[in-house]
Amino acid sequence: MNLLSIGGSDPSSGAGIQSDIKTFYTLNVHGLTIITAITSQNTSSFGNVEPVSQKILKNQIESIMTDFKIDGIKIGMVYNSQIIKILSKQLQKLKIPIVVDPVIKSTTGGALIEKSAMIDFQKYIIPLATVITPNRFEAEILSKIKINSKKSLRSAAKKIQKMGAKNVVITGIETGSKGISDFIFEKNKECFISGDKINLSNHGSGCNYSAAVIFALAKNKTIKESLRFAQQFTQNSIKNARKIGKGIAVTDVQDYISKDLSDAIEKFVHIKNIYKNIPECQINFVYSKQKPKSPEDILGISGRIVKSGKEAIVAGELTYGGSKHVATALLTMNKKYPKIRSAINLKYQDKTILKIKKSKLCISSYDRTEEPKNVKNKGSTIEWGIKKAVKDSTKMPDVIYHKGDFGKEPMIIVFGETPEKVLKKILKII
Ligand SMILES: Cc1ncc(CO)c(N)n1
Repeated sequence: MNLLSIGGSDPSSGAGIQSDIKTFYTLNVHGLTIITAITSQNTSSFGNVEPVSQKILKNQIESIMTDFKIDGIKIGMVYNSQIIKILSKQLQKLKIPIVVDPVIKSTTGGALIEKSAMIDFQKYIIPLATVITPNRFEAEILSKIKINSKKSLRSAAKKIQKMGAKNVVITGIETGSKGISDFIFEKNKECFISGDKINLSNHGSGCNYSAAVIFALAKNKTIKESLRFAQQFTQNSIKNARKIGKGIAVTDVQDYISKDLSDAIEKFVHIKNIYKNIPECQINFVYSKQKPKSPEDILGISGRIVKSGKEAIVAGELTYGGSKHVATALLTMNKKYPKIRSAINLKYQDKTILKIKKSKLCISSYDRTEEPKNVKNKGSTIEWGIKKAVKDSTKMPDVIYHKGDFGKEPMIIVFGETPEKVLKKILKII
């Protein structure tokens, strides 16, 4: 999938097109860029803007449009009327989702659009929007309505929609003690999506949000699903923000799947005497995207967790498709129980099984000596076994084991919704 970000260059890479490239990369899609302006800015202050010439802007559009199938476009910084008109002319005819992030000022106070271009922005850019994503400040400027009540919020959204945006989301609306929400205004529906308030002045969250929206839309998610996804993604990026310069923190777009899995692996290898639970074939700990179709959708450790003396160490790195066997077990389990997206294999020990049986966890098993003859490779053996153990259990199993067979190592697999939940189960049973 190719997503195009049209906007300004931010040399600090916290915002602008540099930030969008990071977001698209994290989300596993290819990011194309068309630069409309070069800014000088960092985490403390905003310097200057130099919009690109009409010629090179047109050339960039031409280069991109003649080569790639583009699945979605995000428009960020567009500095002046010239740029606005060229973009409008080239983008009008496209039939793909477009997210407009109407950036007006940087967090550090720099103007991202000329005052005189605001009218043309409304006239030419806003009508391109499948979704427009102003924050409260931007919504107030665009609508010329002071937002201080639900009524004014709705009026502002309505007015922006009248300018031609199909859907409007006004982000970061304080909703009293309830925290902070995004207000969505679709064709004839409206609603709030409530989020967590994270008190941190940061550089990048607005860009992360709109880039995540276009990603989800291009993946054919509904408006509401896309905005919910973008909110989650942005909250994570703020939580992971780092103070890399002298000024405000810069958001970090980590894929939550790799963050959550690596956090859990880190905790796992530090469990006391955990090396005693490492089987001959070593350990893999996996975490899947939603609705996995193959082991390629499941993150695992390329080289596994291995025993080194009395320690467990992580060999290799996290990669999608990094596990075959544990991933296959998870895939099979996930087909029946879609909420289950993480799993780990542990060494089979009678005492572990006893402990599981004493705990409140649900356990099931299969017998490899009953394996049908037509099941040949190890992958399909696992699939057969997990299917059988799942079928034989009235409840969703937390743990599935088998006692092996001649030349086949016995094994325990622990399942859970997230790596953190798998870890909690492990702590109960070892
Ligand atoms: C180039 C650029 N685009 C967008 C923003 C908004 O954060 C910024 N600061 N800089």
